[in-house]
Amino acid sequence: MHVFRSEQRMTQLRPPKNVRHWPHSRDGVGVIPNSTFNAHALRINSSKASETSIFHFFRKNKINLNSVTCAKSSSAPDEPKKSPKSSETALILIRHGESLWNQKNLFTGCVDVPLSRRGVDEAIEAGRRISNIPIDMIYTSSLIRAQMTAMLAMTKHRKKKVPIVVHKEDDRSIAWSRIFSEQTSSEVIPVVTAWQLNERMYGELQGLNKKETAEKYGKKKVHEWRRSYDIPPPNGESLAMCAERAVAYFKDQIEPQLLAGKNILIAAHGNSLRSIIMHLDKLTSQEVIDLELSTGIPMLYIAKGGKISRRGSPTCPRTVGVYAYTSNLARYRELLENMEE
Ligand SMILES: O=C(O)[C@@H](CO)OP(=O)(O)O
Repeated sequence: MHVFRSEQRMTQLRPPKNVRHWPHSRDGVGVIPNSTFNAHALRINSSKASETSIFHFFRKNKINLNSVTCAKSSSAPDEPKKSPKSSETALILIRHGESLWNQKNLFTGCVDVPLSRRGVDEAIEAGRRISNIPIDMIYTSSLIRAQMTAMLAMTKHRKKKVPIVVHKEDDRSIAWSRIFSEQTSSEVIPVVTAWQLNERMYGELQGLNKKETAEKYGKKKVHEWRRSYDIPPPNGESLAMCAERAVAYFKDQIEPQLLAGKNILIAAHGNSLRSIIMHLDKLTSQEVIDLELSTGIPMLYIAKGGKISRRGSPTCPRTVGVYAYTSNLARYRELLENMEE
């Protein structure tokens, strides 16, 4: 069974016929109007303010600061203004690159393990693949493997904006991370970290070897723990429980930004992303069992007219399927190319 292979191999092997392996080979397509990129680039135009920060950006764009890093997923954010210009926006999902425990084939869950060398390379390669897609905001989990992935991926982005982690643990952390240059503020991308996007909590399996666990409890039982929708591992979260916080956060915090015109990158985890994809692709609890995500492969969705549709996975910055069908996206790429000259 595919689920008992090491994850490193899983990314290389073809999935069995019944496995919904996403992303698949289809290239992404989508039309993103050029105006979206400019209108929603992080820019602060206040003529009065001589000091600016990414918090002004949040206020200006009606993003509730309490909601972006708070512990509760249920708090409703301020309603972001709908922009007539933002008829289409991009949503990129990336499962983190291989971690040191993926490499050792250990259940990881909420243990905060960094990327392996291979994971670092995967994150950089993911960044190369999405280097021509606009990104205005980044969401990651609170775990280092997702944050490393987002940051490493952004080193390849051709817009060359600097991703800046939003800190609002208390008033001082807000004040002390202020940026005092309008110009600099316009050249950063806010990175919002949220525990709700963390990997499912794997309970008493955390730190155990996946193969040995399957030998001990039986492949069927362990497959149920790993892939079923509502059977939790011992003292851990089922996918349904993980979805309760991850999808709620997505709906409350991310979707409104996306539909209001922000192009968004989410770097998260196998199961938090499976639950979000289940929501986006309207998969049933039976269908989600077969959904497997590879490490470090970006997946592109396009939000348009209140709907978010899957478009595929860019395989390189010039992926024909992503850019050729979309004159505006091609124009954006051209703009980046001119910028580099
Ligand atoms: O160990 C984990 O945290 C997850 C993802 O790596 O494993 P699984 O493939 O069982 O969801």
